[in-house]
Amino acid sequence: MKILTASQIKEADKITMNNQEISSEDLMERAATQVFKEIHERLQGADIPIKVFCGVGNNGGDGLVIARLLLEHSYKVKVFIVNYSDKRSPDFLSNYDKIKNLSNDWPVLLKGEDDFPEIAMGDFVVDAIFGIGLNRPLEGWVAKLVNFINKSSAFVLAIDMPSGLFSDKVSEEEDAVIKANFTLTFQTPKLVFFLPSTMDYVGEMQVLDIGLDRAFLSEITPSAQLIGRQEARSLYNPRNKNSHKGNFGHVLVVGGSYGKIGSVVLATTASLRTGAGLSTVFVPKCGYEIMQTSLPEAMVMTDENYEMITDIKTDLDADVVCFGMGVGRDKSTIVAFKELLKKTKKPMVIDADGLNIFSENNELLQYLPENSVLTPHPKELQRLIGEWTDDFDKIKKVQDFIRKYRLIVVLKGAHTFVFEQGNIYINSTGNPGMATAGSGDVLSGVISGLISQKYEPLFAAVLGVYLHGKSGDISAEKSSYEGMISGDIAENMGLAFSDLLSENKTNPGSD
Ligand SMILES: NC(=O)C1=CN([C@@H]2O[C@H](COP(=O)(O)OP(=O)(O)OC[C@H]3O[C@@H](n4cnc5c(N)ncnc54)[C@H](OP(=O)(O)O)[C@@H]3O)[C@@H](O)[C@H]2O)[C@@H](O)CC1
Ligand SMILES: Nc1ncnc2c1ncn2[C@@H]1O[C@H](COP(=O)(O)OP(=O)(O)O)[C@@H](O)[C@H]1O
Ligand SMILES: [K+]
Repeated sequence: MKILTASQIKEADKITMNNQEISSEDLMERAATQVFKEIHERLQGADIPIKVFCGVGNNGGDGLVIARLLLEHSYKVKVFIVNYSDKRSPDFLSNYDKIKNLSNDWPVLLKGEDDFPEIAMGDFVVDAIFGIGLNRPLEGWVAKLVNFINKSSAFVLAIDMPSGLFSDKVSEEEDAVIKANFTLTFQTPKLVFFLPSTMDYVGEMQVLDIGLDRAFLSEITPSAQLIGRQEARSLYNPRNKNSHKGNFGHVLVVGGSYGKIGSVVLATTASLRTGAGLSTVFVPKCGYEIMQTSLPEAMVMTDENYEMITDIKTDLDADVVCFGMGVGRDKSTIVAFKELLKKTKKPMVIDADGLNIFSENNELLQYLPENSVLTPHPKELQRLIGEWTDDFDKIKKVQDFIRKYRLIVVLKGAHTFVFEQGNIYINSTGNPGMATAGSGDVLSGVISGLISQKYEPLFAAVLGVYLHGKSGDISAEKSSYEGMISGDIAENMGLAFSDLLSENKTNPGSD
């Protein structure tokens, strides 16, 4: 699903009104009706006090329409107008008139702190103060109102965006952003819903299709894309019946050191569970028996050194080389890595200490084959590209870095971002149970397994991240966040594929 910027959304609005010959008030009615339906479906007429806080722009206009529809269905609604400005949008004004005609209980005008209403624990708050029109931080009593709502124990539903959250930059005043339990957003998710520093304001998120112009939406170049099941499935290559294991490639995993051979077991298991035809590992001598007993399906080659990798002597013509897990940063390992880089011509997958070696030896990056995939977590990324001021600055710095070295970067996190030149793919699967030792090793094995099966490295990264997260979700269902371990993610890869290929699911853009 495409993620659009505020100005792209505004353009889509205009084109839609033109092509469908509807007014902006009609579009507001349509958008807010969708919100009403969602609320009504969940509350089923319940006798809950609903407090709708409306700004005086179009986000506030949406709030007024939602309130009107709720009142028409006999909900207990109280409307508050957050009078942050004397300017009112035309659609706000016409809906203000409509709600005044409907009920004797007129909206309450809030002009300062003294006007704040009581918000009780069981209240249902609708935040329709600001949406994508926010262009400066909240100030004074309006900022205090947001803080006041946040401090209440009420359930908060944000309309389009939590008020105070910018669509294109990070808000500096943490207290002046609504912390929603749920956000119903129009037509497209916003990039800030997925950034580590802003995602917590959004709560659960659902995208409402408000029928913006199809042709415009399909042609426009997005700022990023959310990868849900439908997008992941479109990347899947079905297997030909008439195939043999040679068709699915050969993965070479190079890694491990004394006490850290487990990371290679995890990555290699994951590569085979993802469908690699053959997997060979290259480990220090101490890893020989561990590998042979824990993963008989893999072939094992060893270094001359017992504890660490010092010389990667192999002429194996693998389809992909995965390097780094548990490998350490000894001088002799760095030399061996440099030699491996020089002789490898096909894209590689680099993780963990492989990344740290690059951070300390920048000159080695020039030897990395084009289209290689790096899989840092934020700390590894920071060592690689330096500090950033905020998440938007980080995105810019990653894009500069991949342009320079022609790479793909998989930035791991609660929402993993895959960067290629000019594009960002944001994953929708995964859960906090995956914050467990070794789940990153599994991911590098998954991506390597897909590259060996001739997926383009970019698609291997995007699909691999999706399937890895899905397998994590399946593992959590079976064993809970606390009880799952990273080996489960490798073991359940088959179920993640089955889920991807099953017929009975339709939800696009998210899971
Ligand atoms: N396709 C869609 O998605 C549809 C979208 N619709 C809805 O429209 C919403 C966007 O509405 P909007 O453009 O009127 O902006 P909104 O967020 O209400 O802000 C209002 C004004 O506030 C001002 N202002 C800004 N910051 C401020 C501050 N800190 N403190 C004080 N004032 C501040 C600024 O005006 P300024 O003062 O700069 O002139 C701004 O223009 C969108 O989120 C969605 O809910 C649907 O109705 C139809 C389909
Ligand atoms: N809260 C979370 N939600 C979704 N995925 C997560 C979460 N926490 C961690 N993950 C995923 O788990 C993996 C952790 O990788 P990494 O930090 O390299 O761990 P390790 O070094 O232990 O292998 C990444 O793929 C990351 O996206
Ligand atoms: K809002």
